[in-house]
Amino acid sequence: MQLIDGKKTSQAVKLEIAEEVKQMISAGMKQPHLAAVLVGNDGGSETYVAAKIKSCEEVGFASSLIRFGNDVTEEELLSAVKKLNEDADVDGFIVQLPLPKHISEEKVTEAIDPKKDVDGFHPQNLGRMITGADAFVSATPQGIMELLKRYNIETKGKHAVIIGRSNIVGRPMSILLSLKGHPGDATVTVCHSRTANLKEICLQADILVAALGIPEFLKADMVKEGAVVIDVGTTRVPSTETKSGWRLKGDVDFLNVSPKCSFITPVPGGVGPMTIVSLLLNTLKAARQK
Ligand SMILES: Nc1nc(=O)c2c([nH]1)NC[C@@H]1CN(c3ccc(C(=O)N[C@@H](CCC(=O)O)C(=O)O)cc3)C=[N+]21
Repeated sequence: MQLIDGKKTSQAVKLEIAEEVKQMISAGMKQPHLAAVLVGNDGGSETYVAAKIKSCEEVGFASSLIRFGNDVTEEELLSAVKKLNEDADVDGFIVQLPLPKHISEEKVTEAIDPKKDVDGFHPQNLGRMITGADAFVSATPQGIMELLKRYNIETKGKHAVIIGRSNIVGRPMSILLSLKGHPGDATVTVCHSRTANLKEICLQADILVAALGIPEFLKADMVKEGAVVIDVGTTRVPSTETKSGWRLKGDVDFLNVSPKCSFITPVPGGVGPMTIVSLLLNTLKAARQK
């Protein structure tokens, strides 16, 4: 069993980005600038956005954080998006999800200028990605593809099974793995909460991506010997062993599944750090295209 070290890989990619930023600046370009919009004070969202800002500093990006209370109106949020669309200094921005119930995530996402949509959530970017055209690819699936590439994991002709069909992870992941090229050229099955015979399908997988958000859902008896397992879950569960009172749990029963795998990503330290790096890569791309 080989561990796919997302933390280490993300640090390597950050060094590469920092080098590119240096070159851009010596060529007379400005620092790439990523902005984040954060609504409310959900603990998880706070942590992720803080990590994104810190990563910007590490690679030499400018960053800004726009905060709103939970009581922000949809109108106010849409006008903040409009302002960021028009701000020539901002190369890319994200609106951290989830948003409070009274705000339509769909409306907000569609209001983002696709050229600044470094999350790759806008339907225009999703649509372009599906056809294999140049697009901003959602950060998590892009991060997973980068891990598969850097660990030389063969996907061509393999059966990839994705558990989860969200617009931001499961569905784009299924498309990327089925596209031509490396890593791609896989035969893909998408499973979800209405799938019959889930265990039997999972047992056929050479590559298994667990992206459903249920801690330790994927058990050892669902995994074929030698499979590659990618764990996208990051659920906070209460814990008496940490100072914070919680810890992160993936969607994979790591202890029992990992001995069967050829490769596996841990949580934390697997897919999560690569998500952030993809966001930086997308911002770099946005800055270049301007
Ligand atoms: N507009 C938007 N874009 C997102 O990209 C987005 C979002 N909304 N909402 C929430 C999810 C979740 N997400 C993560 C990012 C990094 C880690 C990450 O770095 N995790 C570390 C651990 C961090 C910790 O200790 O809390 C790890 O897995 O090693 C996890 C999860 C981005 N998301």
